[in-house]
Amino acid sequence: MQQTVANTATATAAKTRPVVLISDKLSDAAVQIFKDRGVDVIFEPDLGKDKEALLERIATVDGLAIRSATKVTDKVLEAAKNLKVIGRAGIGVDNVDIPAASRAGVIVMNTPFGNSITTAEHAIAMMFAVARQIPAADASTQAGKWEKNRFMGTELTGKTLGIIGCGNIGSIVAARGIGLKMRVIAYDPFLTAERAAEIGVEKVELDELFARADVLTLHTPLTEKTRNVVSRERIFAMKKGAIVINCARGGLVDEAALREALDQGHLAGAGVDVFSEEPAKENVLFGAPNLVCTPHLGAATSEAQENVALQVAEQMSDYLLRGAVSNALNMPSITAEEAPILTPFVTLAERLGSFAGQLTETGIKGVRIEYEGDVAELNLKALTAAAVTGLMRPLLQDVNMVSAPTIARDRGILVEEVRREQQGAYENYIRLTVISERQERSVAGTVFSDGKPRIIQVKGINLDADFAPHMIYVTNQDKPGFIGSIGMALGKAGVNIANFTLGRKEAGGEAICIIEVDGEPSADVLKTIETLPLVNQAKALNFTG
Ligand SMILES: NC(=O)C1=CN([C@@H]2O[C@H](COP(=O)(O)OP(=O)(O)OC[C@H]3O[C@@H](n4cnc5c(N)ncnc54)[C@H](O)[C@@H]3O)[C@@H](O)[C@H]2O)C=CC1
Ligand SMILES: O=C(O)C(=O)COP(=O)(O)O
Repeated sequence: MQQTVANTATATAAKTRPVVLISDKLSDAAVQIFKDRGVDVIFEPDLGKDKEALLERIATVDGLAIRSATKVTDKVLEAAKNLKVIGRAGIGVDNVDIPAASRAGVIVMNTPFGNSITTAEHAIAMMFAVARQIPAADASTQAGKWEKNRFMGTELTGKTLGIIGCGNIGSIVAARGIGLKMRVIAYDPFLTAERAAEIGVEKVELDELFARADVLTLHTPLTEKTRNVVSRERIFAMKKGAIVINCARGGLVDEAALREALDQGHLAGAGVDVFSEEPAKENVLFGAPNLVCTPHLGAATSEAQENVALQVAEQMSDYLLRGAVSNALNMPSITAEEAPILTPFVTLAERLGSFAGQLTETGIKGVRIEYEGDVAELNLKALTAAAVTGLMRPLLQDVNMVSAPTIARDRGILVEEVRREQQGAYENYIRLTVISERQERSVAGTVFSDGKPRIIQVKGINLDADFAPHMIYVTNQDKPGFIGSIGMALGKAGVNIANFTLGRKEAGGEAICIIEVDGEPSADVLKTIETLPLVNQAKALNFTG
C-alpha cells in the first residue's frame, strides 16, 4: 500500500498543484507554507463544525489539515475521493478514524511535540486556579463583594501530584510539579522504573495513585483502555478534598460522578479543559462548586499554534509533492523505491510487535528483534521501527515509525537488533522478544511466498497461524479434553471459530492455542475460558487497522 499511496501523491504533483483543505482554525503560518511550497489551499476554519458541508468539500481535495473540531469519520473518508493525507496540527487523533483512513489508503500524520509544553502549562494553570479558586474570587471581587473569608485555598507545596500518563506532556507536568516542591507519583504502564527515577517520579499502580493523590492530573490519549479511567468508584476512592485536573480528553472521566463528588464536597474542586462532547455548550459538570472550565484551550498559545501549523504544513507538503512521509500514524516511513520489497516484512514486524505488546502488562525494559535469512539483508531500521511501533501501539495511540525508536530510547527501553544468516527451514524469519519487569516473551514469524505474514512460534513453541482481525490467545496444559472444553465454551457463548492452532513444548506439557474468531470476544467469554480446568490464561488479540 505504501508505494501505491506514495506514487499517487507524486503523480498528482506532476500533473497539477495538489490542493489542501484546512477545515479548522489553523495559524495563517500554515497557509503561507503550503503556498510557498506549491500546494493550493482552501482555508475554511469553521468547516469542521458543519458535517454536511465537509462531506461536500472533501470530495476533491488531496489533503485535509485539521485540529480537534473536525471529526474524520468513515463517512467523511468515503466522501473523500481524492484524499491522500490528513494532517493533524496537534497531538490527539481520537477525532480521526485511523483504521478507516488506512483502509482508504489515506495517511494520517500528527505533530507529536509542538504543543506539549503549552498543554502542560495549562494543566499547571488549572491546578492553581482550582487550588486558589481564582475564577470565582475574580468574579466576586469584580462584583464589588470583597469576600476575603470565602476563598480559603490549598497550598500545593508538599502535596502529592498524581499523574496518569507520563509521556511527553505528563513528564513536563512532572518536572513543573517537582519545581513546585510537590511529591510526584505516576501511573503509566509504559513507564519503566529507570525512566521514572530519571524524571524524579515515583511509579505506582492505579489504585495507589487514586488513594494518594492530592491533585490528580490526566495525560493519556483517549483509547478503549483509557476511557472512563477516572470512574465513579475511583473518584470516591480518592481522598476527601482532592482535586482533579483534566487537560487530556473528556472521555477519560465519568463526568456525572465527578459532578456528584464536587456537589457532595468529596472533591475540593476540578479543572476541566476537555469534555465528553465538544463543543460543550451544555454539560452535567456546569455549575458544580469550585469547577474551573476552559473550552479545550490546552494547546491554545500562539507559540504552540505556530509550531503545529508550520510542522503540519511542511509534513503534508513533503508528502504531497515528494512522497516523503514523517510522523505518520498509519504508515511506515520508507522511501517509494524500498516499499515493494519492505512492505510485507514491515507488516510482519509490526504485527509481531503488536502481538507481544497486546500481551505485555508490565513495564517493558527491552526488546530484541532477531532477523534471519533474506530479511536480514534489508533495511532493518525500518523493520525494527515497525516492530517497536507495533509493540507500543496498544498503549501509545500516537506512536509511529518515526517516533517509536526515539520514544523507546527516552523511556529507557533497550532495543537490540540481531542479524543472522538463515539457520532453520525458513528463508526469512523474524523473532521478537520482549523483556519486561516480570518475564521474557518471544514471538516469531515469517513471510511466505504469497507475501502474507504468519506466526510460526510463540515462547519457543512451534505453531502456524495468520494474524487475523480477532483472535484469542490461550496458554494451557496439554491434557486430553482441552479442545473439547474450549470448543464447547465458545459454542455456548455463540462465538464462531474460524481457525484453531495448537502447539506444545512436549506431550503433556506447556501448550499454546491461538483461536481465530468471527468478531471481538467479550470480556465474559475470555473470563469463561480462563476458568476452564486446563487453561492458564486467555487474552484477546486484535490485528485490525
Ligand atoms: N487539552 C489539549 O488541548 C491537549 C490535549 N492533549 C491530550 O494529551 C494526550 C497526551 O499527550 P502526550 O503526552 O503528547 O502523549 P504521549 O503519547 O507522549 O503520552 C501518553 C502517555 O499515556 C500513557 N498511557 C497509555 N495508556 C495508558 C493507560 N491505560 N494508563 C496510563 N497511561 C497510559 C502512555 O504510555 C504514554 O506515556 C494526547 O493524546 C491528547 O489527547 C494533547 C495536547 C493538547
Ligand atoms: O493536540 C491535541 O491533542 C489537542 O487536544 C489540541 O486540540 P486543538 O488543536 O486545540 O483543537
